[in-house]
Amino acid sequence: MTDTIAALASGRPPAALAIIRISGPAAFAVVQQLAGRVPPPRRLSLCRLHHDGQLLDEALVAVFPGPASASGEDLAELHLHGGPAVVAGVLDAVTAQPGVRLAEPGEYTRRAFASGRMDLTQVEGLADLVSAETASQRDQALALAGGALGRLADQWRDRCLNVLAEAEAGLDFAEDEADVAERLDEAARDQLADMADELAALIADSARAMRIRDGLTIAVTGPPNVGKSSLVNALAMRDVAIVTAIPGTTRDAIEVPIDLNGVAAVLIDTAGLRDTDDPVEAIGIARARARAASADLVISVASAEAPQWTGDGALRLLNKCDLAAPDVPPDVLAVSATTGAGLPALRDWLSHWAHNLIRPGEPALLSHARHRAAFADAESALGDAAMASEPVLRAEALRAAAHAFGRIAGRVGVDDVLDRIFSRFCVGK
Ligand SMILES: Nc1nc2c(ncn2[C@@H]2O[C@H](COP(=O)(O)OP(=O)(O)OP(=O)(O)O)[C@@H](O)[C@H]2O)c(=O)[nH]1
Ligand SMILES: [K+]
Ligand SMILES: [Mg+2]
Repeated sequence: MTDTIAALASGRPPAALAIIRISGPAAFAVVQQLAGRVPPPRRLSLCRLHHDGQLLDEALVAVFPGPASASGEDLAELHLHGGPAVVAGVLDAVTAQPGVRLAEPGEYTRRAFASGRMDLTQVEGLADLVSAETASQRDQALALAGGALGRLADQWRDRCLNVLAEAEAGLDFAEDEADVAERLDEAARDQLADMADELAALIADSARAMRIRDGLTIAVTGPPNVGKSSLVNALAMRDVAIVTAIPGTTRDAIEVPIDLNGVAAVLIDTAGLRDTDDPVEAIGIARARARAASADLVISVASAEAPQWTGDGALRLLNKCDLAAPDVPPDVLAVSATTGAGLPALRDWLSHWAHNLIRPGEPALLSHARHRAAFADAESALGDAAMASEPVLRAEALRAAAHAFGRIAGRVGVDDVLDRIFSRFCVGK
């Protein structure tokens, strides 16, 4: 018999409320034992929870009979007062019941997947939703958790299987019907080429989807002491990077997440670029150059006291404008990390740039490397199918394409990725 699992599903106590979830065949027996009754399904009922003759809490209890529950099994939720002693006492009482143990991270979701309540893309969407920090990450995660990609992959799988059915019918044509077979063959070839084109466009858009999830990278570069770290702190509104009057203060590349009007980005503070004999600083400078080379945006900073820019960042800033007022070239933003002058304009610039690149209103579905890989495999299989000289080879390539789409929803060939996907969840999810 399957274990019944229990865990704290809400945040760390103390809190106003704490929710313990219990899932599995013994879930309702546990409620009966602690509350003295099993309340009516799918609504909150006030219950006094006892264990060993001791009152543990007055709680709101809901039971959800399987299979129509979040985990697909009998599921109970205990909404407790969120004090550490209450939570510990109730968890101890729950796990003291026969057949009940503490849940592993992601185990509820794993059971929901195993029972067919969710496909694998919905599991990924749920994990993304729990870790979403910006509005665009949340929107994308909600679309994924709602099954949008799973449905798309299923439609594609059906299209492949339809062409496959036609291709297999073509295998049966007799010699004297060669011209019919020939015409069918040509139609299939065109159809497959169109499908491969459509897929290529979807795959090309996956870079955007992944950037929404991972955040855009913005490297802040320039000579020592121009105020790069000061600017990063000012933009992040947190004192993250060390600022001193000593040139060469920043060594390691420091990453600071920021929210650009709903789009996630990572600011990367870097070591000031100059010739140096200091081996540690030299490593920092090499890292700075590498981060700038791979960033989505490079901001080149100069000081108003000596307006010279190193490198060719897409955005040039003139910092320390409180100290001097030189001529500012038209494509340069004048700012002061100290007084905050020009920072609203800088934030606007960055938000516009991010929104143009990401287009957060347009759904982008292939947000995981796994999705992209499966679609790319399908695309190449469809290409093979279009080029196939023999109907048998075409059928084989079409089967490979359908299989690749089946991997997306987790219907086939995903055993190796399951542990990795579920390990992203916390206990209680
Ligand atoms: N007056 C004025 N001083 C600034 C401004 N921005 C930074 N500073 C000062 O300039 C000095 C260097 O600032 P940092 O932020 O450490 O400069 P950095 O470019 O990160 O320097 P490195 O990491 O050494 O390359 C510090 O003393 C800051 O207080 C500004 O806008 N106005
Ligand atoms: K400095
Ligand atoms: Mg610095």
